[in-house]
Amino acid sequence: MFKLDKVKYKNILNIDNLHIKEGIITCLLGESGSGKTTLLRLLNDLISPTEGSILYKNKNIVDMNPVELRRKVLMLGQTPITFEGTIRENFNMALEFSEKEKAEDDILQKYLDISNLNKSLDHNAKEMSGGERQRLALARVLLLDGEVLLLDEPSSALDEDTEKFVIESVVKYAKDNNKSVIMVTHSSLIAKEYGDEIIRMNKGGTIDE
Ligand SMILES: Nc1ncnc2c1ncn2[C@@H]1O[C@H](COP(=O)(O)OP(=O)(O)OP(=O)(O)O)[C@@H](O)[C@H]1O
Repeated sequence: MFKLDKVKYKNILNIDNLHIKEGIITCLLGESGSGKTTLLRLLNDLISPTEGSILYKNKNIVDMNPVELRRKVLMLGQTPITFEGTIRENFNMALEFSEKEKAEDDILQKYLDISNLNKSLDHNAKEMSGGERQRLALARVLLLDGEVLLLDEPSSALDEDTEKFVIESVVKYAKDNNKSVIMVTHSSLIAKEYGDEIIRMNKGGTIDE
């Protein structure tokens, strides 16, 4: 799905060769500053390699329309963004930005359940804890129904039990719906348990193969 060939990004990343496969869960592990977020940003075309090429489904992403790529390859950043309004409005705003139809409440509820967010759709999204906002942002990105989910520490604000539940549920959703997931995690336990493949990043932005 993603093929990286001799990719460098400034002095931050230096990846000779990397193939990230379709339909599986790939976990990115590595110490702080090793370039995990930078790699996700490259895959989402938020930044471009200084050298080398990145192919998505055999197309060089520099030749793709970035908006079109980002409809297929969705990124959930480390800091969740919450819009003004209710949870329902947060969902519908995200759909609107993606030029998609509004969704019925039962569909929205399904995504709240997947991310284990036990709040009414009428709840004010600004009146939520950090962990709740993180789960809303996750549910919102799942609702957009991309092909690939780039998740940057999606459970960093959650306690251990909630983290396990949420990751397990997202993994099940991804497998049932044939989505590819590339997930940064600080937890080697999570990576071992849920990652079909694990990429370990080193200081200096190289990877172990
Ligand atoms: N916009 C930027 N401009 C210059 N350097 C940056 C920028 N963003 C990150 N860096 C540097 O690039 C390196 C990799 O950062 P990155 O955020 O990709 O690491 P990470 O592995 O995701 O870290 P963490 O686990 O702490 O989130 C770090 O040394 C960081 O200081």
